[in-house]
Amino acid sequence: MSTAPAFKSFRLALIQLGAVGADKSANLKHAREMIMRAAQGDGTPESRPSVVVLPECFNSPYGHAHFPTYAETIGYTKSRNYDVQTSESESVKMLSSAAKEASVWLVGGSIPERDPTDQRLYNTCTVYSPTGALVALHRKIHLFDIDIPGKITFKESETLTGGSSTTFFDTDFARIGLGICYDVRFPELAMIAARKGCHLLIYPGAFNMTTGPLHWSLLQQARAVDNQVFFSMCSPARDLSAGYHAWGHSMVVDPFGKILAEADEKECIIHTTIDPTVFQDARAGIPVTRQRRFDVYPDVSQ
Ligand SMILES: NC(=O)CC(=O)C(=O)O
Repeated sequence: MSTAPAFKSFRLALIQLGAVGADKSANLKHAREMIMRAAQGDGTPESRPSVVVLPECFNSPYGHAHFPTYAETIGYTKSRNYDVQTSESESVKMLSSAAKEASVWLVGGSIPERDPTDQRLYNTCTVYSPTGALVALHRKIHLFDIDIPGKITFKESETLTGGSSTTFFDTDFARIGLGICYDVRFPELAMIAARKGCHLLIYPGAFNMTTGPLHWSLLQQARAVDNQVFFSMCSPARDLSAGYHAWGHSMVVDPFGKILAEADEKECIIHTTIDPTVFQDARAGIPVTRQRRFDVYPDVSQ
C-alpha cells in the first residue's frame, strides 16, 4: 500500500441537497448549481473548499423500487478501471464536469448503478479530482435492510447487491476513506480505513425520522473517537412530501468526537476547516492507535 499524503489543513463543504424528485435531469441540474455555490465558500479565497460532498442517492428518489429505473452504467475500461471518458452515465458526466469547473475534489454522493457485466444494481459513490478524473468508486457494502414495526421497514436488498471492497483516495492534502450510510453501523470498515492511513472518512448518508434521532450523531462521533479521525456524513434535506423522510443534520466530527459543523433539516451548505493539529493532538494525548492489543483480538487485525 502506498504511503498516505502529508495531512494539511483544508476546507470541507457538505451540500445538504433539497428538492430531489422524480425528474432526474432536474435533480442533476440542481445538484450542479449547488456544487458551484458550495465551491465559492463565503466569497473569500480562504473560505473556498477543497472538497465538496453530495448526499446519498442525490439523483433519484430513495427507495428500492426506484433503483432499477434510475440506475446508470458507469463507464469502465477492460481492466475494470472506471473511466469518465467511456461513461454513458449522465450523472458521472455532470459530476466530472462540475468538479473540473469548480476545481474541487468532489465526493459525488451516491447514485443507483447498474453493472453491465451481470446487470446487478449497486448504491455507488464516485469521486472526482479537480481535473474531472474519476478517482474512486465505492459500492455500499452493507445494505440497508431493517424492520422496526410501526416505524420503518426498508429493504435495499430487494433490488441492490452489496459492494465488496473498502475504498479510499488520496488528495494532495489528505487520505480520505469512503462508506455509504448504513456502512457507518459496521465499525470494522472505519477501523480498516483508519489503519490504512485515512485522515477523514466521508459517508454520504440518508438516515430517517426513526434512526436519525437515535443514532445519526452517536455513530459518527463513535467512529471518529474509535479511530481518531475526522468523520463526516452528508444527508439530503428533509422532504415530507417524498416517500422517504431524511433526517438531514449533515455533520462533521473531529477526532475528539466534537461536532464541528451541523446542518438542521433544510437545504443548506455547511463549511468547516479540517485542521491536522486536532488529529495529531488527539492521537498524542490519548494514544489508543499505538495501544491496541491485537495479540488479544487478532481476528480484527488485518
Ligand atoms: N439509509 C441507510 O442506509 C441507513 C439508515 O438509515 C440507518 O442505518 O438508520
